[in-house]
Amino acid sequence: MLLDGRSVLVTGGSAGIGQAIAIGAARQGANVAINYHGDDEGAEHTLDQVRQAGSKGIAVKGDVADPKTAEEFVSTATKALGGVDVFVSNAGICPFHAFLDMPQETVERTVQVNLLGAYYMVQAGARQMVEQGRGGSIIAVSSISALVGGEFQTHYTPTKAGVLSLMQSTAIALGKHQIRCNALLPGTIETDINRDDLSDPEKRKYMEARTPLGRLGEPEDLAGPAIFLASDMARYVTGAALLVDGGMYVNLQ
Ligand SMILES: NC(=O)C1=CN([C@@H]2O[C@H](COP(=O)(O)OP(=O)(O)OC[C@H]3O[C@@H](n4cnc5c(N)ncnc54)[C@H](OP(=O)(O)O)[C@@H]3O)[C@@H](O)[C@H]2O)C=CC1
Ligand SMILES: C[C@H](O)[C@@H]1OC(=O)[C@H](O)[C@@H]1O
Repeated sequence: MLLDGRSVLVTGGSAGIGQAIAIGAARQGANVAINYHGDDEGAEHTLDQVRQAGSKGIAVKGDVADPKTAEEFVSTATKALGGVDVFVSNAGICPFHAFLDMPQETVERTVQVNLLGAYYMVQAGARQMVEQGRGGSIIAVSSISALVGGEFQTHYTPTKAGVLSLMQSTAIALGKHQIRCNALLPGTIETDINRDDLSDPEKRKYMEARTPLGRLGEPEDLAGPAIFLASDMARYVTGAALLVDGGMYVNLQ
């Protein structure tokens, strides 16, 4: 299997894309630690699936916006699983809101969770990998929104561009340690993050119509690309951005 015996850490592993990546990694032989914020039931479901795959699984609750969460997640996972081989920074929020009356606290929270949270988490995971001295793979979940805008996402799209940029700079900073850093850029994937937004039938139809493959994404669509970047199949891939969007980005007309 592609990730036999590897230790894979995933932030935001209680739902959606992070949950699918965590379960997909376990099905490729990895032991898995997830971070999550509030959804105990979702975290338990992830762990059930990880254990059903025959792998070890642990969950560590905490807010990624707090730098202490990153230290605690990495040290607890290291003790339980014997190290960190793959780190997936995925946790994120997207509270849709118009630009002109955007509340300051919504902007600040979105930046704290999506950008600073990713920074602290990636840094903690990288420090552990460097100490181990056996290289590793870091994957950050950015977005198609790193490349294009959104009327109700003026606070969100800059964080996703920032996450893409973080992977480019850490690829340089960590290459000498044989740590690869890459960004995944999902298109529109049906999860809790956009349930309200996509409940508008017109918006949903529009997003589907923009997608050459003819459907919105499912969280499981991200598992294969993440496993590829995590595995030795991608051993010479670093600083890359992998769009996983059914072709939405290139579809002008
Ligand atoms: N869905 C989409 O169309 C796209 C999503 N993305 C990105 O993918 C990532 C995952 O999103 P998605 O799976 O859709 O969303 P979900 O809402 O389904 O899942 C979000 C996950 O992040 C966790 N999380 C949220 N805030 C925090 C926090 N402060 N601390 C720790 N964990 C937190 C949630 O934990 P809990 O529920 O326990 O609070 C949950 O596990 C995000 O970074 C998002 O920006 C990118 C492009 C498209
Ligand atoms: C939450 C959005 O539906 C989703 O998130 C993103 O990053 C993209 O903008 C997607 O459409």
